[in-house]
Amino acid sequence: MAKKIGVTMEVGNDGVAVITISNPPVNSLASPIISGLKEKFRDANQRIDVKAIVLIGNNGRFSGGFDINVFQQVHKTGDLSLMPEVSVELVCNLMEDSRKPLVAAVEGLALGGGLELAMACHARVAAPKAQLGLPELTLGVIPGFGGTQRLPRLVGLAKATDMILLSKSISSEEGQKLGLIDALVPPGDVLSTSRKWALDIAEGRKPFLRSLHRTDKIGSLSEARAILKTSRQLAKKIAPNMPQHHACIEVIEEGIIHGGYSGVLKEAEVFKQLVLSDTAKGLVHVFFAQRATSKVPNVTDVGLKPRPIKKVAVIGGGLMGSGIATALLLSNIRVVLKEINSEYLMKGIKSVEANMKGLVSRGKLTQDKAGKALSLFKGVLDYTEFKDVDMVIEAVIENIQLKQNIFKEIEKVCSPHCILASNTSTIDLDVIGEKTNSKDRIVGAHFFSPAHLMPLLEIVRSKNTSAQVILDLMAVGKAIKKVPVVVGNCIGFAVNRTFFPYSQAAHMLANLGVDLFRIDSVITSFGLPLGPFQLGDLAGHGIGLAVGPIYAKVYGDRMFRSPMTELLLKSGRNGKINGKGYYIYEKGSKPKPDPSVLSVVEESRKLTNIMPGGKPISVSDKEIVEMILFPVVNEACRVLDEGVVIRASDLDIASVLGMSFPSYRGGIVFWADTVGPKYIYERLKRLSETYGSFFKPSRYLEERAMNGMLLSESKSSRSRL
Ligand SMILES: CCCCC[C@H](O)CC(=O)SCCNC(=O)CCNC(=O)[C@H](O)C(C)(C)COP(=O)(O)OP(=O)(O)OC[C@H]1O[C@@H](n2cnc3c(N)ncnc32)[C@H](O)[C@@H]1OP(=O)(O)O
Ligand SMILES: NC(=O)c1ccc[n+]([C@@H]2O[C@H](COP(=O)([O-])OP(=O)(O)OC[C@H]3O[C@@H](n4cnc5c(N)ncnc54)[C@H](O)[C@@H]3O)[C@@H](O)[C@H]2O)c1
Repeated sequence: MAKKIGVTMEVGNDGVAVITISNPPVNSLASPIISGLKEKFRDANQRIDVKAIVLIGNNGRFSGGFDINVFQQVHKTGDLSLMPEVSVELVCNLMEDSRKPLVAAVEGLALGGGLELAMACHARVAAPKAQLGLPELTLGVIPGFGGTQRLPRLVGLAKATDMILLSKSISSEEGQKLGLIDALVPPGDVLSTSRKWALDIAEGRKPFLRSLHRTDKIGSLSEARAILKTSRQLAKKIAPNMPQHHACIEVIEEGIIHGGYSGVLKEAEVFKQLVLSDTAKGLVHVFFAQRATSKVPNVTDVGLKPRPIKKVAVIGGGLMGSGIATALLLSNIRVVLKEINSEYLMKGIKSVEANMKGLVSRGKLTQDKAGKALSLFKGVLDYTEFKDVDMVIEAVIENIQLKQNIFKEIEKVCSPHCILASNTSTIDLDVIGEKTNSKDRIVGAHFFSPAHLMPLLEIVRSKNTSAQVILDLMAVGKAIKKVPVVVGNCIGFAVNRTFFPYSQAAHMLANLGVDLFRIDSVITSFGLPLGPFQLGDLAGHGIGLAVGPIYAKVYGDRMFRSPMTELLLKSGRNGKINGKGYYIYEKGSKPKPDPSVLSVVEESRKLTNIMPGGKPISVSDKEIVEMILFPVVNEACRVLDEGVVIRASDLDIASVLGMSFPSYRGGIVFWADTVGPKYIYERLKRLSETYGSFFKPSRYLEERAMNGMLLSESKSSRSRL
């Protein structure tokens, strides 16, 4: 059925015109909505039977803001004229400066341009629990319908900068306390109260307040300057490589110094500059990439419905199992945790409790909710409780035989509908299920550590996994607030496989004589939170050593074998776990580079002997980035070529959420397309001539470079899913 898009106006006998925005599912402000709003406001202002106006969104949602698809169109075409002129004509002239009072009837959500429309009204009546915020900075732009000026005037400068810079939304309850919402009423009363409020303003019983003209919450100039100074420091810390935070502060400051209207004009000018920035392109891509993961061909489009998952058994309460159990419990899913003996079981239970405690102490969870979650938790040493679980997630140590035996056992004790998932990071799912007759319900649930915090869930589908099981796991993933990405079965799946050259390239550079701390610093300046050596410290070098041979077996032709990890472990450095790796880890202080590790690096250099003429190579920072990340792009090409992901954007979002690749660069493939496949191909070709097959360009990259195609173009990609 075609969705009904438009703006309607109904004038009641009370003389109130109700203007309704309809654009499912979130009433985004697409071009027809904006022109519809202009037309209806003009109309309402002209009609003599209209005394006052109420603005409302259809289907219980006020508006999710300006239509983000338009940004994408602007990015594709470079055509800025696709952006409507709104801030002055609609929001100031037709709405705020209207002679007839306007009341926003806010239900569900008012975000971005949605909240900005509401703030241009003369009062706001809201239902409980409505979500209010200006998240534009997460899209690389700033609020563009006057939000930079009106929010500070309604809630105060400090709160407004906090909400805008951190893209933090608030509830209507908090909004009422702050003065953003004038009345909070039960959902069924929002429209009737808004009508009455609008008439009260029209008839002088309530004040006719124009947000942009208010000054009572701004404070003195010196107070405002102090707040903006703190905001600038915050922006520097949270967004060192992005322009929109600083630009937004400048725009807010303009309004403080020269008045709201001047601020609105500057806002419009800066908005236009930012919308074409690379940051906005990357972030808007990530927005849609995340939503695209919900669409899995032959799974989400064949009329299946997810089955309820109420009770889950987790096998193994180590690092991953305890994190997975925590995530499930926090979403009210009952969990039984099975361990091998009571000592390990106690350890697992304590880890789950510690995870909850950590969330409480950081203010992310109330004590009450933590208590409720833990009441759904039970530790066990046998399979008795497994008879009525809807899903098992196995998270025992990475051992093929052990996992095969466990799957054989659980197949017998669980009901036939129960999903049998493994959190393996490297073992082929077909091998895990080899000894069972349940291959259609075996699936990979690959969480990232720490599992209760990291947002990505790779759902690994073997050639036998049923569509129903994939759908069920996607629903569980969403319920526990993860972004589920369905991927194919191969060693390393999508994320770890794409990024296996990351640390190897770093090791090669270090063995070629480049300072390892410089490498980490260059990579963090590029935007990854940790450089490859610090990341290795965090994961623990034992793991690196254990998975090396597994990768070597399948990807050996393109691996750089460095003795450094083994030497590191021999010298008693396992990374953060034992306080010593490339860096020194002391409680309460940041990791410090450990100069004494350089003797290990020297030993490794002697063994590999790859420095040309025995002398360290000289490279620029740009070359370091290329030598480390282009091999990653090369592997991403193979992942695309083999159809391990459904679409290139799935790998983008997986790289952002699983590896913390900077979202403002749009993810690994998007970034590579920005750099240019031809350039990457030529650089890798030259590097492979100098340093060997580790850098050899893949067939996919070569084809794309030769044909002038982007890596993300789907023409010849063959999804195996
Ligand atoms: C001159 C122009 C100036 C413009 C100025 C203005 O200040 C700029 C803006 O307003 S930018 C937009 C600001 N708003 C947002 O950033 C909100 C983005 N959306 C969300 O955060 C969420 O979608 C949600 C909280 C509104 C709803 O979340 P929920 O989980 O319920 O649903 P989904 O996220 O899966 O979204 C459902 C589908 O709706 C699409 N969608 C959501 N918001 C927008 C939007 N603003 N524009 C266009 N489309 C939007 C989303 O893509 C989903 O579509 P599918 O096709 O995947 O179903
Ligand atoms: N560590 C990571 O970063 C990470 C990330 C993703 C996936 N994984 C995968 O998750 C799995 C678990 O890894 P981990 O790091 O949590 O390991 P871990 O060593 O911390 O925990 C494994 C737990 O399994 C328990 N166990 C062993 N045999 C068992 C049995 N028969 N029944 C019940 N419990 C048993 C052990 O007692 C131990 O507590 C592995 O397959 C690993 O590859 C690990």
